[in-house]
This record gives sequence, structure tokens and C-alpha cells, in this order.
Amino acid sequence: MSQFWKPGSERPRLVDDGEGGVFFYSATPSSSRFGYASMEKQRQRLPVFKYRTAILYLVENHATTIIVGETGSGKTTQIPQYLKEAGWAEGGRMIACTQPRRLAVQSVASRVAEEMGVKLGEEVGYTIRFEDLTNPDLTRIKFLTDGMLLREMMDDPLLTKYSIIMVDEAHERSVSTDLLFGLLKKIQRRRPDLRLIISSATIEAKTLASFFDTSKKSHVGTDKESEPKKVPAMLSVEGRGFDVEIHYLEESVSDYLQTAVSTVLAIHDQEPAGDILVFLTGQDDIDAAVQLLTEENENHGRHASGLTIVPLYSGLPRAEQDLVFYPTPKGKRKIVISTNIAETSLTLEGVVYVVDSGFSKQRYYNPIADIENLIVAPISKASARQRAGRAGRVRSGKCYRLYTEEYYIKEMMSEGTPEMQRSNLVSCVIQLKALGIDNILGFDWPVLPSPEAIIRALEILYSLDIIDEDAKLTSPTGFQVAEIPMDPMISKMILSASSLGCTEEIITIAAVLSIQSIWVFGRGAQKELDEAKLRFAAAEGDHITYLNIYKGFLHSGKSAQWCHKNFINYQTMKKVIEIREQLKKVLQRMGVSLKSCDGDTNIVRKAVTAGFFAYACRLEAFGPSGLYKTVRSSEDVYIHPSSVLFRKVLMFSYILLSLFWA
Ligand SMILES: Nc1ncnc2c1ncn2[C@@H]1O[C@H](COP(=O)(O)OP(=O)(O)OP(=O)(O)O)[C@@H](O)[C@H]1O
Repeated sequence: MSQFWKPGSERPRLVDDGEGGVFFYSATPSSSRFGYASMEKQRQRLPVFKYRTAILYLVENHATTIIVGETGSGKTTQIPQYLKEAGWAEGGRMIACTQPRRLAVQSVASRVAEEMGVKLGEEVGYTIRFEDLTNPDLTRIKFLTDGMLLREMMDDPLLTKYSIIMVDEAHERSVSTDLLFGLLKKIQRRRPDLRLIISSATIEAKTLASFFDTSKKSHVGTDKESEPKKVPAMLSVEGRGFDVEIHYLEESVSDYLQTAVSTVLAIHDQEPAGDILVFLTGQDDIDAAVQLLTEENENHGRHASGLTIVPLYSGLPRAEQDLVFYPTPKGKRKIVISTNIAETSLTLEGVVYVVDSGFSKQRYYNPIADIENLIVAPISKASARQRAGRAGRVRSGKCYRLYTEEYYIKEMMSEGTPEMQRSNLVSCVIQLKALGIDNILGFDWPVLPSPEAIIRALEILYSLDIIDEDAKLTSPTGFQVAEIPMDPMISKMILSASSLGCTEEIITIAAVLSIQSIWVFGRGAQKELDEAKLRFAAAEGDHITYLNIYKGFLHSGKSAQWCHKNFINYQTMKKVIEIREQLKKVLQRMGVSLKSCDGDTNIVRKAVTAGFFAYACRLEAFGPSGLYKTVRSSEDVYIHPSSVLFRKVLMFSYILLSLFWA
């Protein structure tokens, strides 16, 4: 068996899982640097503390400061506090700190409130879609998603209430982060007093610095004595909290899900106490892993006894997501099985071990065919480091990467492709329009999206009557669509439902469309799942099927048993109810009336079509292939296997086959 290790590190230690033949070797030594201390002492021991004065000096003197520091060095939780202590939140001003994900916003806000000894929602607050826990008179440090900051610009284009905006986890390069970069640069020209901090563990600091460098450009770039320097400052925070021992697979494996499960069981069997955080790709994977571990628990108690298994993905209701933060009961080991929602900014106190599958679900958009796919793709080194960083936050930890070190070094990309270059830009374009930026192509993009994607987005918005011939937002439709915090097609569907008289039904459909899946995917139970789908399947397709499921759920008294029996995810159904209620409030605020068409499916389908007609397809070859062609570009498309219509195609092929064989 070949053994190799990183230069300078200790000789690798082989670890045998004793079960599925999975071998890891240790590539870095383990040593704990410090133990428990009071919260204030803990704060001072974080690597970023040594840089407190430097950070405050750079922020004072530069319009933009780019801070790069290891995961866990204290960027997110400490820098906003330093700024507040230095007076940046005085005189009614606020400090904003953005995060790409909602869960991270909530968890860092509560941590900072706890460290400051204040009540969450007062001096420290947060805002995410459909939830605002801030107090306009009291809040001085506000955490929010980058998408919410974009929304705030609609009411306050110069973001006047903020003295400093910190864009955290910038390496993620979500569409909203990139949009924010371009817009903040624009705001800085009008507000020299505004300071920006861009922070991350792994960002390409030089590229970003040159994007924010306005010193070379004509008169706007001339530094005035009273103003901060226009050349961005760059600071590297050295040091990390606790060590994380990295283990790689000896040989690559084809089934990362099964390997993740056997790795969890191996850790549980062989390693001392400590919770395990497993990174898989999506709800389907996670459900399958939960089931495999639960079965293991039931059938082979020896291995899996003492395990508390907790799934974590964005489609779960808040209360279920919170389970990951609860202390693990004594004598138990918690296994959190998560998507990349837990990749950045989260501290799960009990987590000592991380299992990284090396994959995540990523969007890929083809503007020519106008098809956006969510595909399972390899993660970047930046993501892998973030994942490993979830161990070793309150004590030293271990990370088991389910790929080889050679793959990590030679093949894994250092950073992922910015989402802007692989996404449908309809939402992004409407946001710019709502902010009065009409020359979309001339916008100062930190990374250029493809012109085809922009043109396609403009085309769709025009066809939806959201923008007019001059590419300006229409009134009232365009402005209303921009106000509803949903995908523009969903928003247009909701507004059309208002005039058609079926808002009650459509907001249910909109809520289901905004989560990943309401079905429970379990290995080996495909037949039962298919049968369950058939119980609700409507000939008209998935949208009407969702209405049937929602009705059934309400009829059952929102019963968990009913969901279990029907292969429906109970947590996701609770989330649907949560989103539906929020949507109701938004519509009521906008003065849009809520009406029901009493289940008239034709009316509901008209509203769905009003939002989604751009995706219309023509059935080409009725039969086993189930081939459709898109009306717009004649691309070949097929019904997705998860759709209830897929069954129709299958049934038709069975009939054809039986006729053929008869
Ligand atoms: N909820 C929490 N419970 C206990 N300790 C915490 C919590 N949140 C943060 N910490 C401590 O503060 C440290 C710094 O966290 P912080 O989120 O500020 O780091 P960071 O540099 O922003 O890293 P990342 O980008 O990975 O989030 C953590 O490593 C941990 O030791």
C-alpha cells in the first residue's frame, strides 16, 4: 500500500475503518493550542485580535479593506465588534455584515449578541428573507444576507444608514455578492464616507483589490486629504484557532454516499467523543444517508447505537435546522448530515470530525437552450478548506476527505467559477433595473457574465411584461414583481393569479417551488415512493399535484404520520406553510387581494402559464422516449424522472410494449 505525506508534516498514520476497506492517512499532526477560557479571553485569543489596531487603522484610512484570514480566525464575529468599539456605530449609524446564507446570518448574529451580552434583535440584529430581527432605534450591528442588502438598496439606494459594510465569505462569489461588489463601488463614488471591508479565508485578494481601486480613474480618483485613500488596503491575518488533522482516501471511491456512511460508522467505532459533520450534496443524498444510518442503528445496534442523526439543508423549517445547535445529550454522538449550507461561518460547538464528500450541487445555465441544471459537481479547494474549517473551532479536530490527496493537489480547482457566469440572470437583471441601472451591459461587473445570458434575461423580462421596449420596469407589474422576494417568474405567476382569482392556490404552488423537494428519497424504496406519488398525481402535472398534497396535509391535521405514510417530507411541508404565510403577508402589504378559485385547475394552470410560458415545450414523439422540443429554440428536452408526468410517459411505454409483445 503506497504511503505518502506532506513535506514537513509528521509521518502519516494509517487508520483502518475495519469495515468497508476505507483507508485514510493522516497528513498533518494534531495539537491543541488552548483550552477553555472565559468568553472575553476566548475573544482575545483569536488570531484576529492581534490585528485589531491594524484593521481599525486601515479602515479609517482606506475606502476599501480586503482581509484574508484562515477559517475560524475570528473575522466574522470579531471585526464588527471592533468597529463598534471604535465608534463606527455612533451617531445613529450602523455596521452591516453580509453573509451568503441565511443560517449563517442567524447563527453569527446570535453569537455576537451573546459575546456582547446583549439581547438579539436589539444592539445586534439580523435580517433575512421574510424575517427581520432588528430594532431601528437600537440596532448598531446588523447581519444580513447579501440578497437582503440588495433589497434594502431599493428603498435607500446609497445605503445611508450604514457607515461600514463588511461583505463576508466573499470567496463564495454568489450572484448577489458580485452584484453587491459592483453596486457598492458605485455607491462609494457618491459616499466617500462609506467604508467597505471584504473578507474571506481564500479570496483572490489582488483581483478584487484591482476591481475596487478607483485611484487611477480621472478626477474621481484623486485622493483628497479629507477622504480615505482610494487604493484598497490588503491585510492577511495569520494564524488559526485549533489544528485540524486532514485525512485523505488511499484510493478514490465511486460511491461517496456509501463511503460517507461507512466513514461515520468507523469514526463512531474508533474515535473518542465528538460530533460528526458530514457534507453531502442535497436533500435526496441526505435523506438516503439518514435512512442508511438509521437502519444501521436498528439492525446492527453495535455500530450505530448512541448516534443522534440530524439532517441539515435549506428546505428544512427553522426549528428543525436549529436542532444542529442543540447540545448533544451525554453519552451520545451527534451526526449532522448537511449540504454546503454549513460550509461557511457556522460554528457547531460539538463538532470534532468533518466528513467531506468532495461534491456539492451547483447551478449550470445554458443561455442558448435556456436550461438551468442543478448538477452534482466537484467542489473547489476553497470549499474543501471551508469544510475542514468546521472542525477545530472550539478544540482540535479531524477532517476526512473522501478523495485522494493527489486529486486534491493536482485536480481540484482552487476556486469555483463565480455563480454569475453559470446562472440564469433574470433575477439579477430585474434587481439592477429596480435600482435604476438601465445600462446592464455597461454595469461595472466584477466578473463579466455572458452577453447571451444577459440578452436572454432581458428577453424573458420583456415577454413577461416586466420591462418595456426601453428596457425599463413597467408600472405597476415590473415594480411589483421586483418587490416580491421570489424568482421573477414565480412573482409574475402570483400577480397573474391575483387578476385570475386564484392567489390562495398559487401561493401554495409558489411556496413548494421555492424549496428543493417535498418527497422523501430513500434507497430501496423507489417503488413505494412511485406509488405514493401516484396517489396524488394530477393529470395536469406537478403544480396541481402539489395542491393535492397540500390539501391532503391540511386534511390530515398536518400530521407527521400522514407524511411518513405518503413518502412526503414532514419538515418540508412545515416549511411550505411557513413560506406561504410570509408570502401572504407580502401580498397583503402590497394591497394584492387573496382569492381562491375553489380548486378550478384551469384557472390555476392559466396563472402558472402566465409566469412560465417561456418554458413551453411541444411534445414531439409520444412514446417511450417522451421527447419534447422547446418552443423557443427547438432544444430536445425530456420530462424529469421526479415529475408525476414522467410516470405518464412510462405508463404509455408499458402499454406500447405490451401491445408490441401481444
Ligand atoms: N456559536 C459559537 N460557539 C462557540 N464558539 C464560537 C461560536 N461562534 C464562533 N465561535 C468561536 O469564534 C471563532 C471565530 O469564529 P468566526 O466565525 O468569527 O471566524 P471566521 O474567521 O469568520 O471563520 P469562518 O469564515 O470560517 O466563519 C470560532 O473558531 C470559535 O472558536
